Amino acid sequence: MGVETRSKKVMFIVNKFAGTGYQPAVEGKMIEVSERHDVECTIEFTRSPGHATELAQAAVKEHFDAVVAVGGDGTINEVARGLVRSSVPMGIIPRGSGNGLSRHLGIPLKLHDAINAVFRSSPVAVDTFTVNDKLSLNVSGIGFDGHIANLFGGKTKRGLTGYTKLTISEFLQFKEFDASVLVDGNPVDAHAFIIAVANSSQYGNNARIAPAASVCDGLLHLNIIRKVPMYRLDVVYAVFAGNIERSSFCQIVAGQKITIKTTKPIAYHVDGEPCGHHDNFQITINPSSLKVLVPDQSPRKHKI
Ligand SMILES: Nc1ncnc2c1ncn2[C@@H]1O[C@H](COP(=O)(O)OP(=O)(O)OP(=O)(O)O)[C@@H](O)[C@H]1O
Repeated sequence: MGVETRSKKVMFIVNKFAGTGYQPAVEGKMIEVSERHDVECTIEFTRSPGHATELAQAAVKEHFDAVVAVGGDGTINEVARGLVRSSVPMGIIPRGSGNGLSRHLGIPLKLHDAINAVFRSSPVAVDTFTVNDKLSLNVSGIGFDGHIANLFGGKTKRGLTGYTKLTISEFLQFKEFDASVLVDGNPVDAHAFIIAVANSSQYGNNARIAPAASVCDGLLHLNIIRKVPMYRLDVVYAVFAGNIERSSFCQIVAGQKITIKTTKPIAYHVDGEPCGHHDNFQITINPSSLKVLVPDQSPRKHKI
């Protein structure tokens, strides 16, 4: 199954600016592996933010059999915007700094393995969701994570070290905020530091904000997180250990339609991309709205 037997024409959409730097070897490997599988390969490089969506839309019109996003969660999001509700599946070659969705799906992080995996994969219909009409696939958030995304968006230094330094210096200053939350019509009062809306289980780098989340369950997992004192390293450990739901600092509620109103505009992000500030968030799941190529050998195949 997968591209190997059912697809003949594949477009690779490459964001050279994703992650910690572009490796020219990517191009040659994509051509080599495509040829080996007798697949016609088209490689497009994104020229600006948003361009990946245009390229993916063109690929749908031109009847490509699959479109492969080569980049981080931002690039994947842009490609998905062009493919959502179409029959064309999206493959992923993770080249970002966090690679949240790729890790959740069990897509190999090593370049060569990831390219090979595209050709040994099967399309799976996954859920997507919208935050005020912006498409999200992975995790979006309001509050401190949105604040960091807004700050980090303008920086050139990428990677975990960059995030960590900035996060620590801003952490002390950022204050909790009040929000009125409705989950499928049920009110939840929130005094929060972060309100994360998760489709997959993790932001990236195995930071699991909603360990039980599945991209195929037709549900969003809302995690309302209080400000954790700096000395509570056990809570940070719980995020990476995958058991944050046991912490008294967070409350996880699952639902399909979420409304969040805040008393003042709060920073937010969609799949890690900064979106400025807002005080009213309408969040809705779109079940099974995107086909994604999941490797047949994914270690997470039964947990996606
Ligand atoms: N040619 C380009 N010039 C500048 N920015 C671009 C270009 N092509 C794409 N982009 C932008 O690059 C941004 C970052 O991409 P992406 O999220 O894939 O990488 P990342 O942020 O390094 O990875 P991660 O999300 O895993 O941290 C996206 O917002 C995208 O719009």
